[in-house]
Amino acid sequence: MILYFDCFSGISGDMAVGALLDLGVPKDYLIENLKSLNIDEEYEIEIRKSNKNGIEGTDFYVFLKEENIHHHERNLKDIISIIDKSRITDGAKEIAKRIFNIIAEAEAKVHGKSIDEVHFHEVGAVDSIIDIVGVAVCIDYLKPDKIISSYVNTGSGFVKCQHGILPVPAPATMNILKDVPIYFDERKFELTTPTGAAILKGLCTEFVEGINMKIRAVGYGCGKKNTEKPNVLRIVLGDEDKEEVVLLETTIDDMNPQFYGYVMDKLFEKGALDVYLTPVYMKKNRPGIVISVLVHENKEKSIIEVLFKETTTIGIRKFKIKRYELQREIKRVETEFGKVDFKISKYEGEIVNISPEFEDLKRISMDMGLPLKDVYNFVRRTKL
Ligand SMILES: O=C([S-])c1cc(C(=O)S)c[n+]([C@@H]2O[C@H](COP(=O)(O)O)[C@@H](O)[C@H]2O)c1
Ligand code: NI
Repeated sequence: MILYFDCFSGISGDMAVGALLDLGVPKDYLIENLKSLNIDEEYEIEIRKSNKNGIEGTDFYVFLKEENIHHHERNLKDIISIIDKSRITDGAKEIAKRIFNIIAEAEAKVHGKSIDEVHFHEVGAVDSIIDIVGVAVCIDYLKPDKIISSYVNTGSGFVKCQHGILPVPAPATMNILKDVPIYFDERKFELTTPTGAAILKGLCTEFVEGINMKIRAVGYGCGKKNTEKPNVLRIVLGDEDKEEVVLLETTIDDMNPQFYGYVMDKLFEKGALDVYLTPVYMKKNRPGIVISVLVHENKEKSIIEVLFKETTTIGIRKFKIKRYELQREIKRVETEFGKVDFKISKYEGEIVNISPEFEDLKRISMDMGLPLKDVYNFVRRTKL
């Protein structure tokens, strides 16, 4: 199951929680979990259906009860302690802390402070706590296998906040979105906030130009402003269809053959999904090698850099291809020889292949001084 954040109008903490509720996370489940943070005297939540340019979505709003607000500013340690003491799941705790750490690191960098000194922008940080923990609870409820995002519309112009006027993207947002493809359109206001940016950075493994999935459900989270384009965050839940990858190829006839193994290791280090070498005959009947590299498009640049810097090639071909993949799961199992990882592959839910991890078999064979094929034949018969 894959979750896709479609950030054509950016993302804020409120929009993210709203969209996840709209997608189907039960409202009561979220509220129960948030109550366990034990700060409910400081805020009130309003969740309602709202309409933006004809699109019905969910509006999630956190009202601060000013009279009860915890007025000393909370730092990262205080927030981590609130999260740790709550009764949200361990999975949700890990996600929430990951997102808070991203904000704290970005803030520390912008303001030249240590990570423990940074403040959070909302009074008492209540809004950020509710939004971030809310997202973490919803994500842990949905348990997607993979989370990806579109390129991110940040908005532009300037934003007025507690300490004055800041450029958009705000400095913290800019910092958090380092290495993420961003853009802005004609809307001159803050579409992506630091919290929204940190949610994306903490959850998404890829930022893509388009999606390739079978859609199961769609949720819309409303932004606060009304604009000509719908000011909503769209989150799509679906199943990965054929995965789109890039095949990079280069043909070489003048490199020291000792280098190939080293280049291959470097390519894997930089994110190659697969690398293989094919012997060929080239012009003037010269024996040569085709290096083929399969990679996700977002990592293509680092692969090209390795090929150009580490080999003698002066050109690379690129093909966009689709690949079918089985769903895979790793299960660690106690065998007569100790713990071994098994890769279980499924086709449309049915197990079609089970294979013990080669590196585990090699370790056992070396530790016990047994032939590898005997360890393999024995371990393969383990009941999972
Ligand atoms: O110093 C203040 S008040 C401040 C700094 C920054 C930086 O980027 S640094 C950003 N902001 C703005 O505060 C609001 C709230 O953001 P959340 O992510 O907490 O919702 C937003 O407009 C930021 O750009 C304030
Ligand atoms: Ni700041």
